Amino acid sequence: MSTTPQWIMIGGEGPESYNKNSSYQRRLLEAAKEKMSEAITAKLSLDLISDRFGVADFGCASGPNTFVAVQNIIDAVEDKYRKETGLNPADNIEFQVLFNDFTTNDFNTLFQSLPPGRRYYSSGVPGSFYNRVLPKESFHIGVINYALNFTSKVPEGITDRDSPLWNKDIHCTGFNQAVKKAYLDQYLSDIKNLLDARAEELVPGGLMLLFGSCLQDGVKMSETFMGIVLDIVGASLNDLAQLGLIDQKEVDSFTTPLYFAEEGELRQIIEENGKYTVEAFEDIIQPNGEFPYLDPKILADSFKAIFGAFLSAHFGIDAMRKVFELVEVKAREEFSHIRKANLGMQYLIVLRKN
Ligand SMILES: C[S@@+](CC[C@H](N)C(=O)[O-])C[C@H]1O[C@@H](n2cnc3c(N)ncnc32)[C@H](O)[C@@H]1O
Ligand SMILES: [Mg+2]
Repeated sequence: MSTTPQWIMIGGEGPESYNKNSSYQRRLLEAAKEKMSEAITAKLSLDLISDRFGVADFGCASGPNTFVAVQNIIDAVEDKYRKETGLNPADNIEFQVLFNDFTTNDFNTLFQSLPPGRRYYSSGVPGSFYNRVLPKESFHIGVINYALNFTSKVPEGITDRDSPLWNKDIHCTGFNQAVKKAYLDQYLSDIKNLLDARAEELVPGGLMLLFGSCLQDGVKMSETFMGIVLDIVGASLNDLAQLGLIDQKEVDSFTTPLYFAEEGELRQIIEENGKYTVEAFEDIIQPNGEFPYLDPKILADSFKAIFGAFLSAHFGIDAMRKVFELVEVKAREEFSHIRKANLGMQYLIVLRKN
């Protein structure tokens, strides 16, 4: 049985890298900064801010967004401390930042590009965030930005042509109920593991800040711009198979471990977990829209930064690059459709460990 390869971003700082093509994910952190600071001020107990304060980013990639995420948190914690004690945080608090991602993530680029002048010590924490990766009660605030859409594996049967669950598409489009249920079940079990593991690792009263996108209730993935682009990636793989450049059988059995939950599903998973109090569940609406620079080339480049390493692992780097050349052409052809598509919901969820 083949296992699902780890889905990492394109490393380095070159033109194809995640580092250079992840402003979409960063914009959510910026747009939600104020709401996040308010939540920290209101929901983090002052008693927890003393001596050593731990911040952990799960699914940090190779930067630079992770630096924005952790700095925003540290700024909010320092502000709260300064206002409520009248003391200078630099005299009393030391920050430790734990950067988590898969072992195959480009941690070298991350550590080489740490911001100069930062007021924190850094450590790398390798391993899947669906398992325990840290000792008990080892940090005070955890953050996850745009990393909750990757399930730990493709559900059983999905890649098997003879199974009733065979998915001819490369992702969960939302149109096949049985396929959707298989993905949802996998997602439920993964997110439960994640919440359970973080509940052990967080200090009591500590916060988890979740940022990302989900679907509005009842909207299907392929009705959103991300889903449409994924459908275009699938069509481009089929074009390459038709040209004989890759094997059609491999395309037919290829599916991504990707699931975008509906808002209601996400709320239910968290509430049923019971280990946290939901302190905020915000729909972050950006003044210039979710994607102000929506353009076929930017779409192709940012999807390549996310999907490129995963596609290369299956089809090789040359085929991967050809796929994204085709994606840009097709995205241009279908641009009016993409523009009018549903944008999904960008969220900030604040959980406090009970
Ligand atoms: C789209 S990137 C987001 C990166 C970063 N948080 C940001 O805001 O730009 C998703 C990251 O999650 C990581 N990831 C996905 N599944 C993971 C898992 N099970 N454990 C640890 N990291 C994971 C990937 O390797 C990737 O670096
Ligand atoms: Mg498939």
